[in-house]
Amino acid sequence: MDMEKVNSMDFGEFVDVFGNIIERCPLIAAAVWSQRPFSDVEDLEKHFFAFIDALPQSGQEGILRCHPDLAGRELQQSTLTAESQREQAGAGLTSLSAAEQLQLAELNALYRARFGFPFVLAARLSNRAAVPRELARRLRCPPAEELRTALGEVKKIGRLRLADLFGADPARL
Ligand SMILES: NC(=O)NC1=NC(=O)NC1=O
Repeated sequence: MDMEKVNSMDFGEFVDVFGNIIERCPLIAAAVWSQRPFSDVEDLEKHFFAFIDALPQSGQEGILRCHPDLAGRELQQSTLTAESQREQAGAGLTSLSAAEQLQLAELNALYRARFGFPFVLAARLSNRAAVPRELARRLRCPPAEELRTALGEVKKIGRLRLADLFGADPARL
């Protein structure tokens, strides 16, 4: 896909393609569409991230709440989005032992109780051993700092998903 094609997409096509760049938040793609034309992938990404940064805290927390837990109920019930399924499987979260699943479920519950949104991490950049470690570490962070960290992970996930769509190297975005 190239930027000429992207810039020529009507609203429906654009949201079909980019609606899940940010997990279950097609509103963001719907808003970013009106800011076309985009000069390149970096420019497109910048508009997605600027929308997130401009939201009030309630909106930013809402984005986090649209994310399924890592190794949570949706993974067990196979109701994840295709992107999320791939990401979680890629981090080895589909082959956890019962003890690992229980540990993650408990940590996720503690995290959600403390911050009011789920623990979000770019699973493709992590692995089954690192996820609980990172969750336990971030559990101790101050809420304002943790909100920023979590949104940073949302952006990493979005960058990787955009790179997939353009066959680009995410490190060069
Ligand atoms: N709670 C999460 O971090 N969820 C996810 N991270 C990913 O990379 N994909 C997800 O679904």
